[in-house]
Amino acid sequence: TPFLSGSGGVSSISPLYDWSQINDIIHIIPRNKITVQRMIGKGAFGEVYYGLLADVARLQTPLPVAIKMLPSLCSEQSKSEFFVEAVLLSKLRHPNIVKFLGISIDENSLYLLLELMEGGDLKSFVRECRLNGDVPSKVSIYDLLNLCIDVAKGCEYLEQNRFIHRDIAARNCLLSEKGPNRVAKIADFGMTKNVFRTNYYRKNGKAMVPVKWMPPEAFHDGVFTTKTDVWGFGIILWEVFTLGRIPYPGKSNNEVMTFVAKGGRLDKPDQCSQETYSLMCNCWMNKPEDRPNFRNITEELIQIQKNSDLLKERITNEKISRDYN
Ligand SMILES: CN1CCN(c2ccc(C(=O)Nc3n[nH]c4c3C=[N+](C(=O)[C@H](O)c3ccccc3)C4)cc2)CC1
Repeated sequence: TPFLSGSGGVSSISPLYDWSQINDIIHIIPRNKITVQRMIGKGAFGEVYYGLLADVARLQTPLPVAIKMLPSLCSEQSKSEFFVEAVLLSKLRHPNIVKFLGISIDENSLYLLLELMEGGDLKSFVRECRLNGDVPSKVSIYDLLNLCIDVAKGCEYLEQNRFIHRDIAARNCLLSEKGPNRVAKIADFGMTKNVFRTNYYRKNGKAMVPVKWMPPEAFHDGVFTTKTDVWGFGIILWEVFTLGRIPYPGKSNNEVMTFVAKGGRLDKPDQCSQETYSLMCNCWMNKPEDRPNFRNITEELIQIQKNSDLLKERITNEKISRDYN
């Protein structure tokens, strides 16, 4: 990437970057155009705020945005990761990838401005769809498949651009809204891969890794390819169709590594058809080359969705209540 080698002047932040060129790669937003309003999400990923961005292109009114704040006390390592990820994100443009708007730097904090996704993360959403009493769920199987197709399309774009996400999981996907026009998008591009999160596991002192979303070649040999993301996508299918269960219930990360390395796999969720389950299992083939690519996956899911319109019926009680209580 041109700015890394850099010929122009360099800034104090890090000699690594030639700032004279960084401007045309990512948008540097003046801090006075940003109004931070309220926190919308807080978790291991840091803090995300609802904010307004003034003077955006043709808009008369300020644009609502999500503002991800990098703690001002963070390490040099996190700062440089922040910028490298920002540059990578700025190159990605796809309807199923959370849009990157720009960064804002001032002496004591770094802001990452991203597309506002008001529906929250995918895992929390499907958990909210669980049945309480006899009220049918707010989603049908058709809706669940739609969410998975959205994520698969985003992954297909990453695959085409030879970008490996390395952390494909329902918790890292966001929804534009909770209503029927919801769109699922992939977010959180390793920005926080080194922030402690319950789903991550320090394998003999190495970085935190989300073992339950990883294939054997990744957690055993540290080999990451697009087929690593395919395995993770298979886990997302299972998470969506179990309405947000934790994979391998009751098993520790260590037990999962042994279980999966021996060929053990997740069971078929009740609400999921045999064909959807066999697609999941194909994503979990031992050899990466035996797993489908995201083009195959997207086509297969669209075919499954077309095959039967009875999927449009709401998830009703007798079928799944036993599995989700
Ligand atoms: C009743 N419900 C409660 C939950 N609620 C929310 C909860 C969280 C959010 C939220 O964080 N929205 C975001 N929009 N854009 C980005 C977001 C996060 N980003 C990030 O980059 C975060 O790192 C990230 C990435 C993936 C998943 C989570 C967080 C970029 C919105 C609504 C709606 C109403």
